[in-house]
Amino acid sequence: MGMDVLPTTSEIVESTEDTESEPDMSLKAGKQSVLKVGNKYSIEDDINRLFEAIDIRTSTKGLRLVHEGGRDSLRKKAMKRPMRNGSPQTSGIGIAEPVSLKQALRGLCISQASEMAAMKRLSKQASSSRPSEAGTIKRLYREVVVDANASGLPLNEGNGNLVEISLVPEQITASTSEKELEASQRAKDGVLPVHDHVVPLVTEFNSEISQARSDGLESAGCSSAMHTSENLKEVDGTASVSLKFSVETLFPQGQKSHLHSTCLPSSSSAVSLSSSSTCSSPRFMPIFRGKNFIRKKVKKDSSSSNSLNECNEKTDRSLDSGLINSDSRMCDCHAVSLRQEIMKASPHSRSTEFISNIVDSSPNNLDYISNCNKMKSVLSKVDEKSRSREKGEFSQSSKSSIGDYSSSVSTSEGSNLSGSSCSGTRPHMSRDLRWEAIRQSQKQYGGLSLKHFKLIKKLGCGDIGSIYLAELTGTNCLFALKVMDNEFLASRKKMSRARTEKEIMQMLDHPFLPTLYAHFVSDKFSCLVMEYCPGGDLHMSRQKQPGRCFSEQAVRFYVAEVLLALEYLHMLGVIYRDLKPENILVREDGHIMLSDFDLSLRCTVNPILVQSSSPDTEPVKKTSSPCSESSCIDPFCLHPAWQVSCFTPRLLSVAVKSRKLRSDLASQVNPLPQLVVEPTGARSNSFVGTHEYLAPEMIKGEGHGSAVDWWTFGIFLFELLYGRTPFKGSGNEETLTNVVSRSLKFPSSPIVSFHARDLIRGLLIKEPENRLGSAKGAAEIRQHPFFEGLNWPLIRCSVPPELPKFCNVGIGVSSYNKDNTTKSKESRSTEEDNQLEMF
Ligand SMILES: Nc1ncnc2c1ncn2[C@@H]1O[C@H](COP(=O)(O)OP(=O)(O)OP(=O)(O)O)[C@@H](O)[C@H]1O
Repeated sequence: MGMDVLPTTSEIVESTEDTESEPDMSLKAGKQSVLKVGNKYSIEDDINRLFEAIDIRTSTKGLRLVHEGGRDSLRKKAMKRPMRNGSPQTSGIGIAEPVSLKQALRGLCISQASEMAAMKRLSKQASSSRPSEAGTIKRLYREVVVDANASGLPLNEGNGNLVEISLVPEQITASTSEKELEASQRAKDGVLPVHDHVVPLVTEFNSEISQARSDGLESAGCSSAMHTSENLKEVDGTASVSLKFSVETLFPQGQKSHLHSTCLPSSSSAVSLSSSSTCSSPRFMPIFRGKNFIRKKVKKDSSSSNSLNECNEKTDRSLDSGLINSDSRMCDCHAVSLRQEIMKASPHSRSTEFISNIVDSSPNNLDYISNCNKMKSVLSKVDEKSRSREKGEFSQSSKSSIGDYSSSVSTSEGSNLSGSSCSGTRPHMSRDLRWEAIRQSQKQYGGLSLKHFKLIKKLGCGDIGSIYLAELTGTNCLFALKVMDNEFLASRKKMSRARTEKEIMQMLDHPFLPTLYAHFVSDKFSCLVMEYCPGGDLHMSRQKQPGRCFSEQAVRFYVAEVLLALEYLHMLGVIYRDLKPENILVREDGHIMLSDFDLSLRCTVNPILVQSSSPDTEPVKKTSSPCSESSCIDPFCLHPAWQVSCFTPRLLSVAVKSRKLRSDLASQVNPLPQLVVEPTGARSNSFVGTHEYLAPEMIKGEGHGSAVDWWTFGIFLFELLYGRTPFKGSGNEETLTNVVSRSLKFPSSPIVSFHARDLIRGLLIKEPENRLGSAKGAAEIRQHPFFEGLNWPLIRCSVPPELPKFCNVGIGVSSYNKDNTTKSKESRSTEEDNQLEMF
């Protein structure tokens, strides 16, 4: 383990990230948004249609879903690396067990299905010229069958041979030729035998992308590719999800066919997934939905005259005194050029970087911790406030993020970021007026740049850039503009982090994740145009709660939304790695938005169908259960009957007993397979995150995977409930030691329910392989009794615990700013600098 300690910052290098290939940023394949008003879309219809297509060929034989781990035991290793029935190249999950695929998928949670449906919906062109994905699958499947029949192959031969149906949203920037090359290469390699009928689909799909490109509209959200990742592993430059169902089919031994249907570009043709029509939250939606953050003229913020450091100090003071309002966190720093400011921002931001290389890290954990501590000691000298962990603090905050970076950022990366592009409209945002504003401006100006935005207020400083509230000139639409200094990024080797963030944001289309409307780059700055969240963050919000903790009900709401966001990220092959209240922003409607992806890890994820647990195969979580503790006497202990559970039976109330009985029966009778889209095999040796939130395996340098997100989720839950994190020490060093070695203890106050504590226990299991969520991801966590009764699919329409107070968010327009934005500038760079100088 080599570590380079720099005087002020240090980072851990993850060399694999250096080699990320820069995607082609120029792909623009968006389509005009068309709302199908009155078109009541049914997810189930789509799914049914899809399976009808499959059933045509499988009715005679039935489908085989592959049961991971077999009947005998559910071994975790097997779950991480699915075994497949038949050829090792085929998709599947171990020992086959006859189950109806339709039946299996009915067992899927709606949110998962809705993601699939969303992708499918994207494939439906408003013009109806583009066939739906289900239709495409069906048609191709027919072609395959016809072809197979024509070749004289008996339909019921070839037991054990599989057809793969891959729903593969590929990296959005892959070009047609790249994909064709890839397809033919894979065919050549024999890794993925390409049936004659596959090529036309890919070609057809690519031609759709080309068409979309030639339309000159916004970039696509996803495209097609063949993807045959057997092993889940960290990859660079790609973010793909392949959804493979293995079905017994028609081809003789050794012959396989692969049907590939793909997520079409995230064109605006999609019917809005927005549930606003069905949403019953009149309290908020009518008020805020219509706003779309069209700028309101409000009085000038008189407090916006401090330098960045003053602002940070002010923030710290406010936080320390508990008198927090969002104004205090706004870094309104006049008379400092943004360029200088951004350069200054990072060393003085709350984020801490550690330069080290643990790719070849020594297994000696103590050495590692000791080295980390050395670095932290160096940093801690910079500011004695480092012991405090409040948001807005200096970089030594124990809660500041530890970032890794690419050590070999090429100078061409700047140019790779160049150009201006607009992300495609997203289904859940398709009614958003901001899309139209962006489109119009792009059309009008031939692209976007900093000069087309009026910077209104500084919202915050991150590790790699500064965030401004900005109005797109002439549109009255407000955005959060992340401005990153290219020179700074390059000199501090943070280019790959910026790129990671941008690439991840380009993929996102989820109500609890930010929308990236556009991005552009000049010689000096790289900018992301994002959705603006006026409600501050959950850390700030928690400080304002009585006792500085949220009520359990509020916590349930927030963590549930975060869980869905994490689930979605994992499905996309993104391990978030930096969960903390500071990164949870509150939207205008009170729902959350998970932000900040520069520390995230991109990896491949191979969705698998796992046979639902049965009494004899369910692995017992070692410490998540109170029943594994001899002292458990909790009356609400709801444990499966096949586990010997302490005193539970006698203490259970009738209602609890009957509920327990129902759940036992449900799990014992015909358990349905479960779709698991969790990057369980991803591995990284980076050391990134926030001290109090770091998972033990990351601190120990053992390599980590997606389970780190479930650890941080447990810490997050704990902090929202108790107002502090569980392993916090007097300094970062002690905190890290506590995380690794100290057992979890719950404070005596506030009183927190058993279920909440039980969930925390399950999540804060130090061994990642035993941690709740490690095997089956978010689905496992959602089933925890803490969330019982929660309406997951409609949570985005539920009433949030509280609304952001708009008076605090400082949506003000500086008259100085206003005056100056009308000035004509000498040159583009001068204009940029001058505008930024105002902050
Ligand atoms: N979309 C947004 N809407 C409103 N405020 C935002 C938005 N995005 C970021 N902010 C504010 O800007 C601050 C800086 O955000 P950013 O994500 O760049 O950095 P960060 O959270 O400090 O993380 P890091 O340093 O690891 O990049 C946030 O803490 C938040 O207060």
